[in-house]
Amino acid sequence: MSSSPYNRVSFTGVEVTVPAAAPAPGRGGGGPAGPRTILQGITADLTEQRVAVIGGNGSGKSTLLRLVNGLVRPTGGQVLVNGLDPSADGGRVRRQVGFVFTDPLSQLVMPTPREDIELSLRRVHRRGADRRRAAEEILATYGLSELADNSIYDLSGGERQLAALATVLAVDPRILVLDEPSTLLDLRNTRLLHRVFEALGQQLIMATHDLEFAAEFDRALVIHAGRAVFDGSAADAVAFYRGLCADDAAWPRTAGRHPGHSAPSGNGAP
Ligand SMILES: Nc1ncnc2c1ncn2[C@@H]1O[C@H](COP(=O)(O)OP(=O)(O)OP(=O)(O)O)[C@@H](O)[C@H]1O
Repeated sequence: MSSSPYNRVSFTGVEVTVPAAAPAPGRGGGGPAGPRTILQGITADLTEQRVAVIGGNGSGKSTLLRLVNGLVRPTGGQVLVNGLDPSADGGRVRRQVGFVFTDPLSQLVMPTPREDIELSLRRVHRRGADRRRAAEEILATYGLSELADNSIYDLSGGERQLAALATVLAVDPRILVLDEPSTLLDLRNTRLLHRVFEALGQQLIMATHDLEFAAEFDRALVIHAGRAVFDGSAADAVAFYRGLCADDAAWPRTAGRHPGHSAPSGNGAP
C-alpha cells in the first residue's frame, strides 16, 4: 500500500446536516421537511496516495469530497487538510487541493481549453510566454492540442472532462480530489485517465462508480446512507460494496437515502 507521506486529510466525527428545504413554488402542501443529516460519524485519516470513495447514488460521496476544500462545511466534527481547517483557512487549503467536478461546465470558466489552462497557470508562471509554452505541453499530454481553441460548448462531454482535469493538473496541486472524473469518457480516454493517475505523485481522493478502477487504489471507503460502512483495502471495499448492492434490504425503496436507514456495519469502518 503506497502512502503519501506529505499529505494527510483527516475527518473526525464529521457530520453534515442541511437545513429544511423550502417547498418549490406552488407546492406548499405539507410544509417543508425538517433538517436532513446527509453525512454522519465519518472518521478517517487518509494518508495513502490513492483513496477511492464508492457508494450508491445519493449516499454522500460528493458531500464528503466537498468537505476537503471547504465547499461544504461540517456541522459537527472536524476536517483537517495537512493540519489546516478548510472552513477557517479556505484560501490556503485550496492552494493545496485541486478539485475536479463531475460536471466540467461548473469548472471551465474561459471560452476555450487553452485560455482556461493559461488562466490556471497564472498562479505558477508570471510571464505570458511561459504560460503559453506550459499550456501547449499540457494540451498535448491530454490529447487536446487540436481542440485547444474550440469553444468549450462545442467540445463533447468527454473532451470537456479532460479539459477540466488538465486545467486542475496544470498547477500541480499536492492533493487532487476528483468527483467521478471518468463518467463521460469513452474506453480510450478512460484508459488515458488511468495512465495519467498512475503516473501522478499527488495524493488522489476520488469518488467513482468505476469499481475496477477503484479496486486498484490503495484504500477505499464505502459510503452508504451517509455513513462510512467500510474502510479498508480497495479490493475488499469493492467486494463489500458488491455484496451491499445485492442486498435489497439495505436500500430504501425510493431515491434519496437518509442516514436513518439501517446500513450494514462494515469491517474496519469507525
Ligand atoms: N445542500 C444540500 N441540501 C439538501 N440536500 C443535499 C444537499 N447536498 C446534498 N444533498 C443530498 O444529500 C445526499 C447525498 O448527496 P451527494 O451528492 O453527496 O451524493 P453522491 O453519493 O455523490 O451521489 P451520486 O453518486 O448520485 O453523485 C443526496 O440525497 C442529496 O440530494
